[in-house]
Amino acid sequence: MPTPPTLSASVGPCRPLSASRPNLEGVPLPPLPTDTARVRIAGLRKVYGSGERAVTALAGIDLTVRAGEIHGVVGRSGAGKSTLIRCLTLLERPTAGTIEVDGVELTALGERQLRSARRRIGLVFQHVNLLDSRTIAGNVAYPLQIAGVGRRERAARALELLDLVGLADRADAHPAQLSGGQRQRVGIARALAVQPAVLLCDEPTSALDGATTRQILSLIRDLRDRLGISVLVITHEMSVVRQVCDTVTLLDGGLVAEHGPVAEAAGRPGTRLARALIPVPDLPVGGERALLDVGFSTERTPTAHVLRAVADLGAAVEVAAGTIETIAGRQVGRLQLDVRADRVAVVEERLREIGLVPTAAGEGER
Ligand SMILES: Nc1ncnc2c1ncn2[C@@H]1O[C@H](COP(=O)(O)OP(=O)(O)OP(=O)(O)O)[C@@H](O)[C@H]1O
Repeated sequence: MPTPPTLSASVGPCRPLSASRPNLEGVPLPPLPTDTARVRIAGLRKVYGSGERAVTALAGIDLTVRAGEIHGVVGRSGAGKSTLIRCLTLLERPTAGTIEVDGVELTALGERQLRSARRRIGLVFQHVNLLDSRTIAGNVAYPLQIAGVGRRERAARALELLDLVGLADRADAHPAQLSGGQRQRVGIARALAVQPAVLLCDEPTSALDGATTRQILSLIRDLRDRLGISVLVITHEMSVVRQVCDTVTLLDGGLVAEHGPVAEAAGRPGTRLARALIPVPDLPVGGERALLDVGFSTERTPTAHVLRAVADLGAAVEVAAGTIETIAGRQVGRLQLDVRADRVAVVEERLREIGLVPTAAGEGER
């Protein structure tokens, strides 16, 4: 982990933001090794209502976010993402299972203890709710005020936090004077004010344009690198996962359908995550032709080998569409091959020989 900055934002006596990990009594603990779980969710179930009207939103979820890791949770509407957030912050009591954040089992705490334990989690939302009557610095200082930090100290810390998110020069501005991206930066600074172990970002860029999204994601990565903070990003945007996440979980029907490092998940042939992370256009097929979907990852097969093998297949095969991305320093790609129907078996065999797993395009996702 890179050298931490000397920011002194924390609740209680001043200390470096990243190096200190105060426990619930405020006593600093040594920094966690990077393989330590900061979030550990086990057997999480949430059933809304009861009897005939019961809805199982989460059907038994295990999920771990390690120290300094950025983990994405994706899934279509109704998969259980919002329920997961509400359970993680204990705004919603799980029906079963445990949630541990920074070594504290939140599910074992009563309401009073929970109030202070929730400081382990910094929340960043799609729409940042800022207090219009306060300056930017006043907004960032607000959680510190609630936590009982003195006026002078919280003003100093708010400035440090604004510096960290690149807004030190706007400390005296009011929310109405900021762009959407700047408001999100303030939201992130505010979430960091009480020195959480985990930043929980709920669709953090869904309200932003492409360029601003890239800036915010790059800020999140930068903060992770500088502070060693763990980040859980809930999103429906696969581009967010590609750009910022180290690991990813796909939720489906309240269950974990797939998970793993993003580059690895993107390179697993024929899976839903691979198809979503490396999208290629849906093309019409039929008649004398068939479409084969071929995913590859340079970890197993160099891109040049794939392209050469396809070229060697000759006139029976055309590349109808293709995408190559670099994720975590690894090239991951997908090709849609337009193949003469009577040559499909031969083409599939040749591709398998070089370690690829062709599947029929549009075939049921695994
Ligand atoms: N308060 C509630 N009472 C009853 N059922 C609920 C409640 N909240 C969510 N559900 C149901 O639980 C399931 C999961 O919903 P949830 O909102 O967690 O999904 P989601 O992945 O966040 O969806 P979206 O992306 O549309 O927000 C859905 O079937 C939903 O209808």
